[in-house]
Order: sequence, then structure tokens, then C-alpha cells
Amino acid sequence: IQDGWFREISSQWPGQAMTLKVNKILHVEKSLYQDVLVFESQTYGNVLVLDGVIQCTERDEFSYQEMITHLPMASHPNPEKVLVIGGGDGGVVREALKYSTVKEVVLCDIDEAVPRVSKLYLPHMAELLADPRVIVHIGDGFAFLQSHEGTYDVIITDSSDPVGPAASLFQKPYYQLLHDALRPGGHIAAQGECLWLHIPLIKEVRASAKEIGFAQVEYAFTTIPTYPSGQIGFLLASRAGGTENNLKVPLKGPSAQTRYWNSDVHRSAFVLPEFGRAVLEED
Ligand SMILES: NCCCN[C@H]1CC[C@H](N)CC1
Repeated sequence: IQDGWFREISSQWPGQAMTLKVNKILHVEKSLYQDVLVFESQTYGNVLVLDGVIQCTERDEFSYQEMITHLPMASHPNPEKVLVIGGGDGGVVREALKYSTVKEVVLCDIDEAVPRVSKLYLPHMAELLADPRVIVHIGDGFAFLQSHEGTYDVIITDSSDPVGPAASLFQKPYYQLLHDALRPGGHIAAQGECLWLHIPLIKEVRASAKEIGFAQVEYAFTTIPTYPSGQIGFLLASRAGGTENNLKVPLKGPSAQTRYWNSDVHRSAFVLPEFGRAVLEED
């Protein structure tokens, strides 16, 4: 933080950096896995930063948390058991609990510091981690998936970037584990990075998912001011064996209010600009 501004400088987005005006630094710690920073910004509320990268801000987090959750869940006919890998800030859990069909949401985050710090400084995201339908498990998502085959209707990988603790969550072995942990007809969504910055990576992950044999593989995106280049995408896929469900078609959405997702936004999220479509949809 220099002259009162936080700058999100990273080799992952060379030559550009989101900057946010800092009112007050609220928390600084080195957890077992990453540097944790929380600051109160002038115009985006409290901001959680891990290893120098913005994870969420109170003002715009709803865009990402709603879309990564409702794209796989609104298109699933009967989501009862949900697993969130990562997502320790609780935003995805909050959104998953908006479905009356949901019986259990398990959160598996490798770093206990994230839920702990989020409960203190991001209460509107973390408060529902205490809901009786929620189980918080601190551990590695890989190991958790290996011991939960054929268990979940929806698995959401709400990860940081493929630099640091989340690197393995962007590789083929992980997608094989996701596939095998789903019930027939199950859906996955994963933080899928950005068309403006990561097309080669997105292409690779999409190809891996297709090779594994997911019945449907899609990429969709949302707009979000504080993520690099102002938008972020999602890799979505479904396991064969369900009723006729299609990731692009919202069936019964969340019962509670949303501020970004709706059924038209759901459908349009899959419509890509030509520079993305041409690369991603060529086989
Ligand atoms: N619930 C936390 C969201 C984490 N996702 C972010 C997407 C953009 C990345 N540069 C950093 C992680």
C-alpha cells in the first residue's frame, strides 16, 4: 500500500493493476498458506486480499458469488447436497442456502485463516457458515474429493488463482476427482479466470474436462469491477446420467432475492464475444 492506495500488481496480469483507495488497514497475517490482508476501502467496503490478489470486496462480491453458485444450481433439477472447495469467505455458501431443496452444504477450505478472518471483517458473507445445514471442513480439496465418490449434486470450486495454494485446482487430475465425486447428473462450477487474460488456460481446462467425459462443458462469465479486467469466468460441466438438465437453462432458481443473477442473465452469461468464442469453441 503506497500513498494510501492498494495496487493489485501481479505477473498474472502484466502491465495493469487495479488500485483501491485505503481508509484503514484492518488485518495483516501470514497464515500457513498465504499472506492475508483486510482493509477498509474508500468506495468498495472491506476488501480481502490473499498473496496480494483481491479475493472479494463487500461492494461487488455478489456478482461473482451469485453467478458461480446459481449457474450450476439453478440449472440442476434437485440440488440437495452441495460441496464448496475453497470459498472460505462464505459467499458461495450464502447463495447455495437459497435453495429449499438443499439439505447440506459442505465447505472444504485448506486455510482456516480465511473463514476466521471473514467472520470478523466480511460478516455479510461469512455469517451463514454458522447455518445448521453447513459443515465447515478445513483441509485439502483433493483428499476430500477422493473420499467422497458419487456423493454431491453440485460441487463449486471457489478458488484463488493458479499461482500458490490453488495451482492444482486448475489441472486435469482435479477435474477427474470432481467428476467422480458427483452423483449422476451432477453439476460443477469452477472459478475460470478471465477471457481478456487467460484464454490459453481456459482452453486447457475446458479440453481436460471434455477428455474426462463430462456430458456438457461450458464457459460463462460475469462483470465485476474489482477483478482483473473487470470480469471473471466460470468453467461449468455436468456428469452424465441425470434427467434432461442443461447448464444453460435455469429451471427453478433460488427462492431468496439475488442482486445480479436472474434467468435472462443466466442464459446470456454463456454468450461469448467473438475473440473468446472462436478460440474456446473450436474443437
Ligand atoms: N470467494 C472468493 C473469490 C475468489 N475468486 C477470485 C477470482 C479472481 C482472482 N484474481 C482471485 C480469486
